[in-house]
Amino acid sequence: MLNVKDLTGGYDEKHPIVKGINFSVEKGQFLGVLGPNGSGKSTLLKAISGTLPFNQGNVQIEGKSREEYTAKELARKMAVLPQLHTQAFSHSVRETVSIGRYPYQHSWLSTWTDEDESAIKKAMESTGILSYEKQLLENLSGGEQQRTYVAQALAQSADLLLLDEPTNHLDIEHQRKLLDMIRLEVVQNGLTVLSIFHDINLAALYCDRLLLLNKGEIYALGEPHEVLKEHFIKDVYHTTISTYPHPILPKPQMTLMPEIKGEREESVPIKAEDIKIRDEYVELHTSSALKAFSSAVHNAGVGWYQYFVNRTVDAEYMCDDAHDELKEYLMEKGFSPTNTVAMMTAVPAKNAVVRQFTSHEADIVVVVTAGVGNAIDIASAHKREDVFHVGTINIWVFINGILTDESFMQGMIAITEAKTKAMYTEQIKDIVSGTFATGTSTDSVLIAATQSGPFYEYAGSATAVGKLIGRGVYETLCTALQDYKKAKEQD
Ligand SMILES: Nc1ncnc2c1ncn2[C@@H]1O[C@H](COP(=O)(O)OP(=O)(O)OP(=O)(O)O)[C@@H](O)[C@H]1O
Repeated sequence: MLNVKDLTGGYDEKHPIVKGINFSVEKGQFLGVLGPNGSGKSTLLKAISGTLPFNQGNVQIEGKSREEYTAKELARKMAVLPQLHTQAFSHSVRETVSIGRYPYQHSWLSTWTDEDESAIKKAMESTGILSYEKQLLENLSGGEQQRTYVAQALAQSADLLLLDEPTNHLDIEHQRKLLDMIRLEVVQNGLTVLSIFHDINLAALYCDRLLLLNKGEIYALGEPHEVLKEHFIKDVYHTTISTYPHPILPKPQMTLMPEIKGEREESVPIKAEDIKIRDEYVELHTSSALKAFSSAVHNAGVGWYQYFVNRTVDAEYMCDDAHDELKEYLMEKGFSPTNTVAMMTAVPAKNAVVRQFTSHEADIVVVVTAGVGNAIDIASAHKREDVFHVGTINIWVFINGILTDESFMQGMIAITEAKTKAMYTEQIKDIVSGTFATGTSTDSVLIAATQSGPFYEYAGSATAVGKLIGRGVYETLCTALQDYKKAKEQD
């Protein structure tokens, strides 16, 4: 659809701003242009659209050089949203959007057709400005003015859209609506879009490919995961970022790594005596947030939290929505639901086993509540269809140190393996299959790190911290299982 070949140009011949630019955008593709301030993004867009002559190169639209189109033909092929600046307006919203239909007029407004009318209506509807179509542009907010100009470009019904920061001034609802709408046009109607973005996350989320400009030259061009690399961003923007996956789409996202020192206080190391055994729950409150990774009932997954709760419920506890019920409970007890990870057990809180393990290279605290009424052999679980009740092994491991994503995962593996070994040592069996149980049907695990102190790149069983996790969980769980068996014998 769009072919840019060896394009070099700028505002005077001697000092080109963009140099040797080569890329193409296929029909039905969305290309995002990224780059720091002054890298030449707007200049490139102006050179492609023809508002700025170029010194060298060629711009082709549908295989034909741009110069071969008449002005009206070109306007039917390509619509442009330039970077907007404050200016005096004297048009209404409707009049401004109607200008987008200019390429379809033979003489201004005398040939206004139903098609023109429906194009401007659709453009105003999809940008959410229809309700103020009669207002003067100068009386609108920056975001409303921006949406009016986007509507004007859309009303042009062109096959190729060139957009210079279309989400400028827009709040997140209107960013999402505008980009959803453009994406839908791309996917369903084969619209081709080239758009400049400052927001790297939005570009990665909505674009098929990204072009990263640096000092007027292409630094990287490819799918978002090929361009959004930490070292590329560091090179071009002189800023350290960390990337992470979008929760539901296969798109990379990034966050800044601030360079200010002292933003986060050094965490106080966690000690066994910090774990408080209350009547109804086991609790840890830390002075600064820990990075936690868990399968808890409340706030499972990865996050930063200061409160950790393992709540004892009745063995017959049944609830339609345990998440909501537990959240209510936490609020009733004065815990902040957004700063607390919580799980449940039928084991009395007083039976929790708390141990601290320290070696010359690592320091951890392990907390276990163990009930094995629901013990199950994972290899035979598919043969069971009975209803499971609360009766769990809940394991917390607090690590005084910094864990990487890999070490969090390896820590989880170490915990699970140590649990299985402890179950075997204590001869816990699956009551249905009669084979050795590997856990219970409702176990929860939490691993949380202070993220200050020693750095653990890995936490598998070959590492000092992994060895301590293995030993700590094994010994603490064996004790908890022995206590459980004694309590059952006394019942
Ligand atoms: N009208 C102009 N006349 C002369 N030089 C200009 C003009 N407009 C921009 N420039 C220069 O061209 C360079 C690239 O500007 P351009 O606007 O293309 O960058 P950009 O990547 O779009 O930046 P931003 O992210 O700040 O919008 C800058 O150094 C700028 O000073």
